[in-house]
Amino acid sequence: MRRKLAAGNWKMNGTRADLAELEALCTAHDGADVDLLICPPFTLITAAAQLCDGHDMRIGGQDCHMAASGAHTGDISAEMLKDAGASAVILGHSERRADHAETSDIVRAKARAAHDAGLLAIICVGESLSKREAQNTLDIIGGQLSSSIPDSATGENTVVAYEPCWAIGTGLTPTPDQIGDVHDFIRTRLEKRFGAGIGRSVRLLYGGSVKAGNAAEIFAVSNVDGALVGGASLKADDFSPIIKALEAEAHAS
Ligand SMILES: O=C[C@H](O)COP(=O)(O)O
Repeated sequence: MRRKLAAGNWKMNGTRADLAELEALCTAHDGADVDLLICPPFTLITAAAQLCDGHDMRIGGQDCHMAASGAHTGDISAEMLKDAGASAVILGHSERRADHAETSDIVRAKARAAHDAGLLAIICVGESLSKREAQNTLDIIGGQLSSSIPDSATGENTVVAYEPCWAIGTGLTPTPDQIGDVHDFIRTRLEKRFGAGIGRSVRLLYGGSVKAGNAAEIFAVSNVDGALVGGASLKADDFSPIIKALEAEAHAS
């Protein structure tokens, strides 16, 4: 049975004052029923990890370099994330792919670095609106899965997040059937490549305009093991009902 995961991606938001939101989440949720993760900006990782010490709330980064160290001004390695208190890292988010020209090959190298450092790699895949409208969604997702996930992937060190680009921050979401089709496809691809053991143990998250009002419906979809939440993870009052919906689904399934 895969343990469900509620992950928040704060993106380029948050200063030390916002750690009060994290503190509120730690107080409200004990992590008994679902895994909890917040990925704040790099600047808050150490303070966030210290704040969460003694709580079942993990802290993650939003990117890492593929090298362990070296002359890469402005970059952060997986080792550094780990040293700062992170235990996970989001990789290949569509905003990184678009803003920093990250290819799936680069994402795979970063995921390998994350595995080597002992971090959980949350590898993002997702189609653009034009690809969906052209009915190329599964081709795109299949290609991203093949190229972005390293051979070192296991259920313990890898999570795949399906995030349709057109649903991110837009208030638009795919229908439950559309989400189910993609998640079932990802599961089948993982089983084919890694075998049933690993293929069935990798958790699959949905991301894109998840909020309190749609979380329960999304969490009931086949092969959805949780969510990667952006905007609605910034405030405890918004993220908490989403976590509660996932806890309810964990009890029901
Ligand atoms: O990483 C999170 C996703 O990009 C979803 O963001 P959103 O919940 O603001 O749509």
